[in-house]
Amino acid sequence: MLSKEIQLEVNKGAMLPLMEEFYTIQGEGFHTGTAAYFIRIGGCDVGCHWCDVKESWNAELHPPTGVDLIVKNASAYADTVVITGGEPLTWDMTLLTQQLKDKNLKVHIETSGAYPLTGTWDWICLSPKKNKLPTQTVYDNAHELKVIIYNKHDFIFAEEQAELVNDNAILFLQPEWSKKEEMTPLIVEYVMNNPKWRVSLQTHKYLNIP
Ligand SMILES: C[S@@+](CC[C@H](N)C(=O)[O-])C[C@H]1O[C@@H](n2cnc3c(N)ncnc32)[C@H](O)[C@@H]1O
Ligand SMILES: Nc1nc2[nH]cc(C(=O)O)c2c(=O)[nH]1
Ligand code: SF4
Ligand SMILES: [Mg+2]
Repeated sequence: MLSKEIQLEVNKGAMLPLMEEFYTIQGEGFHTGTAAYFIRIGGCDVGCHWCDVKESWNAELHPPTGVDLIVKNASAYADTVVITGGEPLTWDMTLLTQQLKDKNLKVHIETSGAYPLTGTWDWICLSPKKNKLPTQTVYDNAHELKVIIYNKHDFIFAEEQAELVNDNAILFLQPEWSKKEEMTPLIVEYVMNNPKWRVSLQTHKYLNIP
């Protein structure tokens, strides 16, 4: 249990359960191949059975960390910071993103969109999940839609989500990692038949980097 004082700071978004931070190459989606400092915030109740960071789910396992300290670490690296998790929109992102913007950093988010949008973002990657659908604010503001393909039904889900996201969002299909041998050829064929979509791969996993 957190003390009352710390719980209040977390509620304000002045402290966040920090799981890890690492400087790497964005592996997925529109900005694939570009250097970025990743900040992984713990806490997620969406429950994707194939999630590749289940250790992030329980926020209590990750120490509440002051936003000023998180920002100080981040600004020493590249000009782009990616906030991921866990589900970052579990928390109020206003103070974290404000302070990163004050350092002239570009601030990106990886989100399921399951909670309303908070914070100021240069790039919003929405990866919707069937078990907890995105909120309208995230559909309206997403720059890219990245749908994970675990089985054939996910192509239908992807088209439903493309109808709901704003018209400017760039559309990606990404194979679920454990099903990639089966799903990647289907994605390739699907994108050739439906060229409004693009292929996204988890290239960092092929490169053996974080
Ligand atoms: C771990 S999630 C954290 C951010 C947020 N909770 C979300 O789901 O967007 C980061 C990205 O990894 C994707 N992802 C997670 N597990 C995956 C897997 N096994 N295969 C492919 N993509 C995966 C998610 O869909 C999301 O786009
Ligand atoms: N290199 C790298 N790129 C990523 N893009 C999204 C990631 C995430 O877990 O949110 C991720 C990640 O974990 N590593
Ligand atoms: S929403 Fe993201 S962090 Fe949460 S379980 Fe799904 S993939 Fe994992
Ligand atoms: Mg990842």
